[in-house]
Amino acid sequence: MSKHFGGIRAVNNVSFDVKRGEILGLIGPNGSGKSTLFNCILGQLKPTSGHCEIKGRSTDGVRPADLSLMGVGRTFQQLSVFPKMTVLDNVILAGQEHVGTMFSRLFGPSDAGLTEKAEQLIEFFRLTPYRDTEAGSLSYGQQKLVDAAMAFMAGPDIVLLDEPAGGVNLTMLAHLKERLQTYNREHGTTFVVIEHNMEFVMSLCTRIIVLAQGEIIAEGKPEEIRSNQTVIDAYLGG
Ligand SMILES: Nc1ncnc2c1ncn2[C@@H]1O[C@H](COP(=O)(O)OP(=O)(O)OP(=O)(O)O)[C@@H](O)[C@H]1O
Repeated sequence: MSKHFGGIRAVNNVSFDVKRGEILGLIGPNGSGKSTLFNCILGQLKPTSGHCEIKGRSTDGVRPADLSLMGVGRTFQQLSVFPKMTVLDNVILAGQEHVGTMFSRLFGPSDAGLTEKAEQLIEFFRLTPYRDTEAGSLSYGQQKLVDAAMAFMAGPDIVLLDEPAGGVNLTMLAHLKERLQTYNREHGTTFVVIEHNMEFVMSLCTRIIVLAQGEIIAEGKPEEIRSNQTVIDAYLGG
């Protein structure tokens, strides 16, 4: 896949696959093309060439609601919680666009099981004490956990996480990492993670792809990436 903005080759002939159940990290210095690649994968930017397929279906031009129907969840770099709504209502709301048939609305349980599912996720992320608290009054790290719970409401096969560790304190980071790894283990959900925090990404991911100036410069296990001289040079140079 490539995405050029005029003369800027933000993403240039990048090609990779993600295996079911994998936790793949996408790292690279500022401006290396990570966000552009994510936006192309998620159908929000039209690639200059190439495309992304998830389970054999192209994500080109796909709407956010259709993405979740395709089994794709995402978290945002900027928090997407509604601060004045409770944690529970935020998580339920995130699930509402995924339960949509007229039949299920007419004849299913009144909330199509969303409350139960939301409560399970709130429990999973250890947020139960804050269930009825306005999301905006939680710490930033706790709001990141709410954001993650929201991304899991549709029971996705793959979740793209955009800087989940950004601005989160060390204790909360360890908790977030442990919860993501447990979710991955228990549900076999695939993760693709953009992240700046090296320690977090190295200990969370099973494989890492490194971008620099729009191109893949390295790919491998965390320990291989950590000692890769091209990667070290790209970061020092960046
Ligand atoms: N809409 C746009 N128009 C023009 N250039 C763009 C646009 N979006 C991104 N770019 C350029 O493409 C390159 C890659 O940017 P991108 O934001 O994808 O990098 P990144 O790796 O996500 O950076 P960061 O880590 O700082 O978020 C940069 O040179 C950037 O200036």
